[in-house]
Amino acid sequence: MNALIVGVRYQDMNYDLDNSLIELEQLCKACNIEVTKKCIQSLDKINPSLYIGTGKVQEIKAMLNDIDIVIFDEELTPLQVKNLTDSLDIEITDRTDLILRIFEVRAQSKEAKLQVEIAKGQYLLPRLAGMKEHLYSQQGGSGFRGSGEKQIELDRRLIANQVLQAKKQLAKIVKQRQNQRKRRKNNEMKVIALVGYTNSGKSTLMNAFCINKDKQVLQKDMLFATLETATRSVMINHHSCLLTDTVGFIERLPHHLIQAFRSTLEEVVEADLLVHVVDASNPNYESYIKTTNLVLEELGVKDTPMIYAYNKVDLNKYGFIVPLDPYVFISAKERIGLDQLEKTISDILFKDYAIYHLNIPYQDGEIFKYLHQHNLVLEFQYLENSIYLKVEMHPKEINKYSKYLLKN
Ligand SMILES: Nc1nc2c(ncn2[C@@H]2O[C@H](COP(=O)(O)OP(=O)(O)OP(=O)(O)O)[C@@H](O)[C@H]2O)c(=O)[nH]1
Ligand SMILES: [Mg+2]
Repeated sequence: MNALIVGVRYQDMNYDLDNSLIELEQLCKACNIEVTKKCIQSLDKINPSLYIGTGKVQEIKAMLNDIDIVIFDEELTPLQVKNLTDSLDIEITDRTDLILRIFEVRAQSKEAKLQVEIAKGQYLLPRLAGMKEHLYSQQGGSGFRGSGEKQIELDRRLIANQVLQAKKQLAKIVKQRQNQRKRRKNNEMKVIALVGYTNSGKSTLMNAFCINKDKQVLQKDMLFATLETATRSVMINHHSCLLTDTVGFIERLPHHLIQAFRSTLEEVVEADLLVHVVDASNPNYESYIKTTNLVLEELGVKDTPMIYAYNKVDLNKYGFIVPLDPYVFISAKERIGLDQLEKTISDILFKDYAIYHLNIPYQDGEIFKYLHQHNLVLEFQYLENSIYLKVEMHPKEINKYSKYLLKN
C-alpha cells in the first residue's frame, strides 16, 4: 500500500515537523504502508475545514496516481475528513488512526484488546458520518459489511454498543487488578515503574534486571513493542521489589488512547519510584522527555520520585546530553551502569531505612521466617535460646518488633 503523507508547519505548533514526519513514516512502516510521496505546507494556522489550504488540496489531487491512501500528521476533525474525502476521493487518514491500528494488531491480553476497542470506537464514531459509501465498504478491516447510509447508521449503533460493552468488561478487569495491587501493597513491596518514549529501551532494561530468563519480556526495534504492563520481582540492593514495564509514549498520543490505557497505567500512578528511560542516542531526546512528562502529568503523577536513565551509551552518541537530576548513564543492552542505577534507586527508595539488631526467641520463630522471606534480614546467627538478626527496615516498621530490639 502506497501512501502520501501530509504535514503542516504553522505558528504556535508545539512539535518539530521534520522529526514528526520521520516518526510518521515509522508508524506507516509498522502498519505495512510505504510512504512514497510527501507534502509539506506552511500556514499561519490550520484550515478548520480542510486542514490544509484549498490550493494544496488541488496540488495533492494531481499527485494521487499510484497512491492508495493519504495520511495527515495530525488528528483530523470529522469535518476535515469528510471534506478531504469529498475533494480527493481517496482514503484519508491520520496519525491517530495509524497508532490505533498498531495498537489493534499488537494487543494481546484481554485488557489491552478492550482498551483498544474502546479507543478505536470512540475515534471512529464521529467520523463514520463523513465516510463515502464506496470507500467505507473498501475499509473492510473494521469488520463491517455492506454499504449505504443505512448500513453506516446501523454500524454506528453497533459500534456505540460495542464500546459500551467493552467499557463494562474492562471495569471488571480493572477491579481485579486493583485487588491484586492492594494485596501487593500489603506485602509492603516497593514498586518501581519504567516509563519513557517508545523504543527508548524500557523492556530491555526490565530484562537486564530480571534474572529469571523464562520471564523475559519482548524487546524489539519497533514503535510500541510493549502494549501490556508486565511486572516482575527483582532485587534492588538485597530488597525484593516489583519492577513494572509499561507501554511507551509518543508525541501527541491520541487522547482516546490515554483514556483507554489509563487502567494499565494505574501501575505508574501508584508506583513508589519512576525510572524514566531516555534514548541518549536520539538528538530529539529533550522533546521526548517533555512528551513523557506531559503524559505523566495528564495521568495525575505529581510527587513520585523519578530517576532519569540515559540509555544506549554503548552507541557513543550521548555527548550532547545535558542530564536532568537525578540521573544515571546506562546501556541496558550491554549492561553498563546498572549497578549505579540500582544504587540510585536504592538510595531513594530506602533512604529512611536503618539497620537494627534483634534478638528473637525460638518460640517466636515465625517472625524470623517472615522477616527472612521478605528479604529484610542482612545477617543472622543461631544462639542458645534465640536467633540474633541484623535487619534493615523503615523506622515505622521496627516498632512492631520493639520488644526484640537490641541496643545498637
Ligand atoms: N545499542 C543499544 N540498543 C538498545 C539498548 N537498549 C535497548 N536497545 C534497543 O532499542 C530497541 C528498543 O528497545 P525496547 O527495550 O524494546 O524499547 P521499549 O522502550 O520497551 O519500546 P516500546 O515497548 O516500544 O515502548 C531494541 O532494538 C533494543 O535492542 C542499549 O543500551 N544500547
Ligand atoms: Mg517495551
